[in-house]
Amino acid sequence: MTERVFISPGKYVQGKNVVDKTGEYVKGLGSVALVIADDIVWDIAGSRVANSLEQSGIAAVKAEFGGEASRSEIERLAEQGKGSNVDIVIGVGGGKTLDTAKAVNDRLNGVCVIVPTTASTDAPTSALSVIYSDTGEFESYAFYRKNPDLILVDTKVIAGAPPLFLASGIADALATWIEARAVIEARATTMAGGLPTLAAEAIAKKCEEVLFDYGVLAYESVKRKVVTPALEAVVEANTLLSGLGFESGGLAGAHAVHNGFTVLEGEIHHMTHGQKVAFGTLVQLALEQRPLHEIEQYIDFYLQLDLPVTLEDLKLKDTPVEDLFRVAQAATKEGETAANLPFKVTADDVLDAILAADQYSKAYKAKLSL
Ligand SMILES: NC(=O)c1ccc[n+]([C@@H]2O[C@H](COP(=O)([O-])OP(=O)(O)OC[C@H]3O[C@@H](n4cnc5c(N)ncnc54)[C@H](O)[C@@H]3O)[C@@H](O)[C@H]2O)c1
Ligand SMILES: [Zn+2]
Repeated sequence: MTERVFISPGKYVQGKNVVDKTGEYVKGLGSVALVIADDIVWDIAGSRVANSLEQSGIAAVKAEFGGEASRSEIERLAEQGKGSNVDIVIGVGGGKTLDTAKAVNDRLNGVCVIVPTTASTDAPTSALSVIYSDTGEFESYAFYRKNPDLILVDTKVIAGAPPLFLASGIADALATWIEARAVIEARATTMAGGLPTLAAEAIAKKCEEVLFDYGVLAYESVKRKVVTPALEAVVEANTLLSGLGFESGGLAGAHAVHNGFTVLEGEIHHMTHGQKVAFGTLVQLALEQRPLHEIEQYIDFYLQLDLPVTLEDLKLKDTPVEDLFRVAQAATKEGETAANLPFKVTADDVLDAILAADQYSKAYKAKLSL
């Protein structure tokens, strides 16, 4: 690939109580909307989205999300949408709901509206979904013709979500520059299908800067369920900067290791995307031979956000090394983004880096308790 490619959503709106303005923003884009949300999210924001649409004369068809961004769930919801003649698909919720909504809209060829109710991932802006099996194992990335048309981010709703979600989104966003930097160096192909642009590079760098400046303040804000300027900055970093930065800047080791972890059963299955990405980032830094002070900067930051930095934190303390090797094999299999690192890595290298990242963090924790 020799061309530079940058892609982005149509419009991004962020502020307090914007879910109640959904109708105003969607007006003129279509007449019947499929509103996809799970039970919990319906009560928090889905019903408000539907009410706002109806006030603007747009019919809202409720579609209950089953919990997994899997092919069967996407087909089921697409059938429901077809049956109701929808021309707008609105995903309200966390990353899996949003990924499902994007896939459903791709099949229906309508207007795609994304309403994240957590800042837990950088899924909202991208033109792709991460597809899993019905049992939650990573299957593939699905790419679409276009990014979502409209993204409505309600910071009041996000401030009310459990703090773990925000911390997870910070971890996902902190991987953005680490991975984009590797892709730029390798001149590899990004998720947007070309070489990284200077715009994506600048956005990914800015994302990291905002997180180190305001991440902890935003995390503390959410513990009190308040919207502060620090939280607004970090929600934008987690959602817009990270979304644009990872898609047009590219993924590399951190997300490959995340995907590797999904092959394991047990408690790790209940860890968030961001928690697995946090550890995956430490693994990439270890592979890249980053110096001690740099690695410690990330470990220290994750600790302030209560993110996992050791295998024990990831509930993998007693996992046999053969199982960790399966993780490393999955992270380096054909088509995985570990191939975007500027040097070749084997499953064996990744296994050693997983164990090294665990050990580096243990050593840092021990130093703190001296
Ligand atoms: N497509 C992309 O570009 C992209 C990027 C990053 C991550 N992802 C994907 O995103 C998924 C992870 O998303 P996630 O971490 O948001 O988790 P999730 O979507 O699995 O779960 C979110 C949970 O939070 C609950 N919830 C949502 N809003 C809430 C609120 N305000 N208060 C209380 N509870 C609330 C939901 O009911 C749900 O149980 C993974 O599948 C990952 O692969 C996709
Ligand atoms: Zn991610």
